[in-house]
Amino acid sequence: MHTALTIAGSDSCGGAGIQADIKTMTVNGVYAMSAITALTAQNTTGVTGIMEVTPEFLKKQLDAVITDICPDAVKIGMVSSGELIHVIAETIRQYQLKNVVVDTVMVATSGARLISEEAIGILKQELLPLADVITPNIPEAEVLSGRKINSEEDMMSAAEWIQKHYQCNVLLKGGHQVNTANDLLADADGMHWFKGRRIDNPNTHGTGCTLSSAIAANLAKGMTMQAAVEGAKDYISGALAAMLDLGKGSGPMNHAYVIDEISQK
Ligand SMILES: Nc1ncnc2c1ncn2[C@@H]1O[C@H](COP(=O)(O)OP(=O)(O)OP(=O)(O)O)[C@@H](O)[C@H]1O
Ligand SMILES: Cc1ncc(CO)c(N)n1
Repeated sequence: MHTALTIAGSDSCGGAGIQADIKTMTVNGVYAMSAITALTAQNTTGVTGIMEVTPEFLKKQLDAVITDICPDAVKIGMVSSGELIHVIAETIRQYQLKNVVVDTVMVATSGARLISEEAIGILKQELLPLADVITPNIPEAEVLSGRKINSEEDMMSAAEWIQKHYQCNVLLKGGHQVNTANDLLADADGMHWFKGRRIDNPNTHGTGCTLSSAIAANLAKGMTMQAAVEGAKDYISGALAAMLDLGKGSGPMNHAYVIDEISQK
């Protein structure tokens, strides 16, 4: 069986973070493992607390997992401090981990800040160049590129700039557009659009975590980058279109929709 490791924060309400990652990887047919960077006290309306693990304890989790079951792919999500980012970068190099997907998590859907200002510099310097693909949303791509993004043309020039500057493939997500949900991949072959129908669903908690984990799962199974992104885009569209409505804020998605579809046939 193919395996994937998520290095991310725990979301107590189960819609984002480690919990979303494990659900996504499992439904996409790979064995999921985790190394937790922080606990968050969180629900669909917001984040009420963050408790980081120490760099030493993150390293212990990573060594324990990787020396036993070396993952076919790695997804990195919320990492709030520079020291934790440094441990992850060192570990990727030490074990020569492959199929590394970095979701450049900065702010939760509910508005809470999930990374310190100082850590963004270390993320850019140490982690992005080790990634096979990074998956910024539009506000994150603005921070990484220092450019404003107001159109699909702006998405193309920002993605190209980020790809060249950090030497990694970039999937610039279009979930923050108004009428569309088109994502753009900049890789060695050029630019590729993954067009998505915009689904009228306010419950988007964890969409970014889910998309990046589905890409990691697909890469773990040996798919090419473009096929992995295409499959992940189909997965997120299906999970959003299932219209789960839980909680008082921006609720989570339904990962069991594929299973529901099969059982209804
Ligand atoms: N309303 C929508 N309809 C269809 N697809 C959507 C919608 N909202 C987001 N997506 C898709 O979900 C994926 C995640 O994109 P998004 O830009 O929302 O990421 P994000 O902001 O990092 O997510 P998060 O809410 O977890 O922080 C992308 O493939 C995007 O196109
Ligand atoms: C733990 C965690 N990671 C990532 C996000 C971004 O959606 C979140 N809200 N919580």
